[in-house]
Amino acid sequence: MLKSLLLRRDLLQPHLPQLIGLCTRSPIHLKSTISRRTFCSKMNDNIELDAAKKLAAETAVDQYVTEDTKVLGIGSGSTIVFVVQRLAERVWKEGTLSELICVPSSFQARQLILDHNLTLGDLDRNYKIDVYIDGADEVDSSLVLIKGGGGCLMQEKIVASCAKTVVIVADYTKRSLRLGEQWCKGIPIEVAPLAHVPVKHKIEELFGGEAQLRIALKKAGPIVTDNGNFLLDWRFVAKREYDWNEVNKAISLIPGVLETGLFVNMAHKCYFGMANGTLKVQSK
Ligand SMILES: O=C[C@H](O)[C@H](O)[C@H](O)COP(=O)(O)O
Repeated sequence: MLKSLLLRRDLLQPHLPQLIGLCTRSPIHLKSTISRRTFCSKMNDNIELDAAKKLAAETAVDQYVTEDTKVLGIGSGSTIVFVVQRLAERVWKEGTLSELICVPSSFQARQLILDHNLTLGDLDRNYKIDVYIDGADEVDSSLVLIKGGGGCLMQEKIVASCAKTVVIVADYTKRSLRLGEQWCKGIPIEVAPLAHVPVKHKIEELFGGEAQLRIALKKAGPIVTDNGNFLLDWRFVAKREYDWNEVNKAISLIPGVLETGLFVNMAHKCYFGMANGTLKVQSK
């Protein structure tokens, strides 16, 4: 049928505009146009986000890592990749920072340090850290952070606690006035596996909201942290006023809680790469 229609082009010719209109309006075509557009705008968002992360990361490295910096703590996540890349550039291309020792805060950070041929340190030998640089999932106006969206928080907090200066690098989507404005996946809490149910109920009774065990996507069962523990993501009550220092202390005291992803009074400075290519700096 199609063949015979195509052979009679003279008959089809006058109706071509309508036929083309029909085709472009068909749901399948519309669907693929929309998904192509969504794909493209997601790609653009990612490019913009990466540019923002890179700007924040490179500025922080250039301003905070000097020849006087002997020991640097390396955080985890996607923004920290740009930090390590810039460090490697400084060491291998520019021939500076030859004595720099990098202390990792996760398996990923350790791999990054090794992959870029930087000097790997550890807390046994390098427990006095000059500067710690890390990303965050959300940063409020008082520099209270939510961390652990990528499953790393306990080692991060330990390494950060050994540092004289803690610098956060993030893209513009992490910046908020109040916690919960941007990050809606909850506050990560690392728990001993056998305690995940009692801890969940205790947090909910004390502070409301809902604490959920984080389930892996490509493995059956829960996410297991670098330390062999489970994670609860506590979605707190967005409208409630919380004193994050008190909340952090109270949750940390629940038996079975190993660490919280609330970093209170730890960060000294935060660099945000903005969507328009500029930088915003927030200090304590
Ligand atoms: O668990 C992950 C860490 O706390 C990261 O530092 C945090 O999730 C921010 O990561 P990203 O730089 O990928 O946004």
